[in-house]
Amino acid sequence: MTSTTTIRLAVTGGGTGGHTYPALTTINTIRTNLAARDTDLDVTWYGTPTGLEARVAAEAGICFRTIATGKVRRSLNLKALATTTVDLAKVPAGLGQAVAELRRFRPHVVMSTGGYVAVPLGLAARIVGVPLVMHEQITTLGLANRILARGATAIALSHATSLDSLPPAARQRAVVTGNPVRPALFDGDSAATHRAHQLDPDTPLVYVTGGAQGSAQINRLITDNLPHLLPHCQILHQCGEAHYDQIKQQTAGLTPEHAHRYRLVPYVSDGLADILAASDIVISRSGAGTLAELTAIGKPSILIPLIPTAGQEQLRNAQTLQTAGAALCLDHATATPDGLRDALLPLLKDPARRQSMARSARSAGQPDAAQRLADLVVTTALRPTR
Ligand SMILES: CC(=O)N[C@H]1[C@@H](OP(=O)(O)OP(=O)(O)OC[C@H]2O[C@@H](n3ccc(=O)[nH]c3=O)[C@H](O)[C@@H]2O)O[C@H](CO)[C@@H](O)[C@@H]1O
Repeated sequence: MTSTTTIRLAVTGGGTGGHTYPALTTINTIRTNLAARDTDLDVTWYGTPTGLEARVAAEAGICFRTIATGKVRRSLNLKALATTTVDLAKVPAGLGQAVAELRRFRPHVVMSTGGYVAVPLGLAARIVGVPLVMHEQITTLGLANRILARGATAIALSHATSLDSLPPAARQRAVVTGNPVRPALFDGDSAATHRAHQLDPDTPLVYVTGGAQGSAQINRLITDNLPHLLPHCQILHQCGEAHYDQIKQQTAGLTPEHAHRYRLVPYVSDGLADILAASDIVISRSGAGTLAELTAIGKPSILIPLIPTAGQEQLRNAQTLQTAGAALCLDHATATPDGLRDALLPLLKDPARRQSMARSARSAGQPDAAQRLADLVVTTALRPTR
């Protein structure tokens, strides 16, 4: 294929934000790059109707098709075994559907960013003979990507350390690209946040986020601590859609001075860049997506890992950034209201330390990851078929 004027790209991946936003960013980057070369991009995103990807693709105007798929579970207790049977029963149906979809769409390349929906599409790519580029966000390969790695044409990794978790034969097909971060996040306008949320530009702002779904643990640590924290800072708290009504009720009794400094939102979509620009410190889970963002733009953070995650991944992510001087990590022992105060209050009083953490965060970031992954996908699409 040499004189292509349209590249057809099938994308699969989703479930959580960590799998969804890298896919969206890479699609947008490829589209921009190709437009400069007078080449069109025809994209279809395959996901689940209930995953975040359905909403994100619709908002971005990307053609979206659903695939029947079951959750691939690794734990084996009696209850999980029952679920495994039910869930895996959906895989052949999803695979048949994925093969039919790829035969109809005839993509030049399939890009997978992981999540269980990626399994049938990635396997179908191999059956139909379409090159597959899979991207892994975390340091150890997730289960979906471990299944796909054998047949993938190229394996894009966020971290060089992940090379060790690949079988030797697969390492030759691996490229370290980093984890794509939405370009908009680099252009935040802090004044826009102060205006939108009626915040004071002269009082430090702490942005609290529990990830796309919110975190009950982080919500509790914040709400239990508000009277101790709000005398020192303003707090913008993203609590998750499912928790919003309860937290709103719990914080309704704040004194007027404290209420003036506290803002609660269920989920942040368009305003994230502006919020990050306005924030002096971010308190967050340590999912790979959020950390790629905080390091790419250079934000000091206090990280409260979700424990357990597979292989204690979030704990290791947070500890790595703590060692690099970019973040403080609250683990099982220190993720308490006291522990949070001990970490946050000194930082609020020490702008020089925050600046040093911001510099360390930036040196750990990979701001060109989207370009690298976009180039890999397009090169793979244009490679002549044997
Ligand atoms: C429970 C679970 O399985 N977590 C995993 C999941 O994280 P999960 O996807 O939950 O979290 P990530 O940190 O990876 O990504 C969250 C994404 O959602 C965005 N966001 C969040 C809140 C909000 O209001 N608005 C918004 O846009 C963040 O900016 C980020 O881009 O995948 C990650 C890797 O892909 C892993 O590291 C995590 O261990």
